[in-house]
Amino acid sequence: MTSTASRPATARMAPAGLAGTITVPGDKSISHRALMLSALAVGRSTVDGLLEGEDVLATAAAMRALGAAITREETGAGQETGAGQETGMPVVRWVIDGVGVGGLSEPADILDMGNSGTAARLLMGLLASHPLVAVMTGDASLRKRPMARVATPLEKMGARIITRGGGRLPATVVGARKPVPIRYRLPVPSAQVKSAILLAGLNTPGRTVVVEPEATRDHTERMLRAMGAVITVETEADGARVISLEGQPELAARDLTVPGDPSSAAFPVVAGLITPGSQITVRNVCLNPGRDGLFTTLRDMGADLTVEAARDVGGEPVGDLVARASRLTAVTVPAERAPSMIDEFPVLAAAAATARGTSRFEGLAELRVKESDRLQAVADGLALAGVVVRTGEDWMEIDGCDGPVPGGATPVVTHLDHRIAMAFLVLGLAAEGGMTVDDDRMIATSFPGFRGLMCGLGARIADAV
Ligand SMILES: O=C(O)C1=C[C@@H](OP(=O)(O)O)[C@@H](O)[C@H](O)C1
Ligand SMILES: C=C(OP(=O)(O)O)C(=O)O
Repeated sequence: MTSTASRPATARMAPAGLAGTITVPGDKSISHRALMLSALAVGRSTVDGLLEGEDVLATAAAMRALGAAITREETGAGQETGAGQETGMPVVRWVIDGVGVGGLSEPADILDMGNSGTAARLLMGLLASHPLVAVMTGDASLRKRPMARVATPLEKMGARIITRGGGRLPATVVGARKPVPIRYRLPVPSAQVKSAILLAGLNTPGRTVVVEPEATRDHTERMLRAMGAVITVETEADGARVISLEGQPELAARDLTVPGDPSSAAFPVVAGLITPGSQITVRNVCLNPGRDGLFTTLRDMGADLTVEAARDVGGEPVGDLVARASRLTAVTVPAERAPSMIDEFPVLAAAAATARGTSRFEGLAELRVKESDRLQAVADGLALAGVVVRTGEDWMEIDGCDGPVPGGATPVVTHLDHRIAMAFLVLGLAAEGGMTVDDDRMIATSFPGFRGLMCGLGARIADAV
């Protein structure tokens, strides 16, 4: 799965600016859910545009180990599709024969979820309401991440989950023979925790209810509804969302197209904004309101960033993003916006480092428990780049350079974190001395083809040796 030996990479100022039209790979959140829910449907589903990153491939392998038949088909050079596949490229289609809700079987071996928090936590939800025993592990990064946030509610539903100390993986899940529905108020804003409970609720009789005080991405709810589950969302007086799922639905197989990942599009978009003379278009990007906080923030900073051809793809809002190099000004991101851009703070930090004035980001506590402690990793990387940065437990302030940052050859430590690697390579496009990262191989977890795509736009990214 993820590399152990590192491969340093360096990015340097793009002399003539970036230009071109690209598509980014399919959305990671939707891809995990497409595989998991299709595996529980009755009949054959097809998925076009699935992200073929290591994280999603870990989910595919796990669902196969649990009894679903999942195959990948290439149907020759095809026309451009809504999935962002270009004319002349092989059209890839994933085909899933579901086992029906409640039909998962006990895996014969340990489930390795690689680098993926989403895969591990959502799968724990699925396992929790099946009468089976399964052992789950992950790479060195995933084994540091907290699992009690899902284990606690899943145990209330009747599962037994034995984790390593501190609620870490590896973990053994003893699924409930007679799962019971719960009403659970999320103590942290997390779409993974919400989804784990809803997925456990699928094979649970009665009504499972999740209350989320702060809205998080709603791909699970959208997909379940589209497959025929009865799921309702009400808003309480204080703004909390109450999501109710009727258990034991029959999920209908369907043909799904996954739109491009906004969290991946974020990198070329910021690159285009901070590299003088650039204009780039990223086609077919998912613009779910639970995911678009970065784009709102960049516009607040004065970015020339527009949406063209707004449309619906597979039940998700989608559009083409056009980014033109812009002189950015500092911004304050309020805590309530954080869930809608939770994976985008590293690349926003790169943009803020080149902006005029001091930016402040609030509500960042969750950044400390991602693939790395992203708050610390970003602060350390910016300091190496010669940027003044201050941090607290859940906030960060960045003194922008009003143009290129100094940069330098000392590698930024990425801690097996794809978003840290990509964010600092992007910053290298607006760094006098370029930027170097200690490893870029884990980028394949979420954004296979990142380097080729960026170089196709005119970026200079190379091995640093
Ligand atoms: O549900 C999902 O697909 C995700 C939810 C977020 O995690 P949290 O639920 O931990 O906030 C996000 O950081 C992750 O990349 C994907
Ligand atoms: C946090 C992320 O993913 P996950 O939690 O699935 O590892 C991410 O992709 O930035």
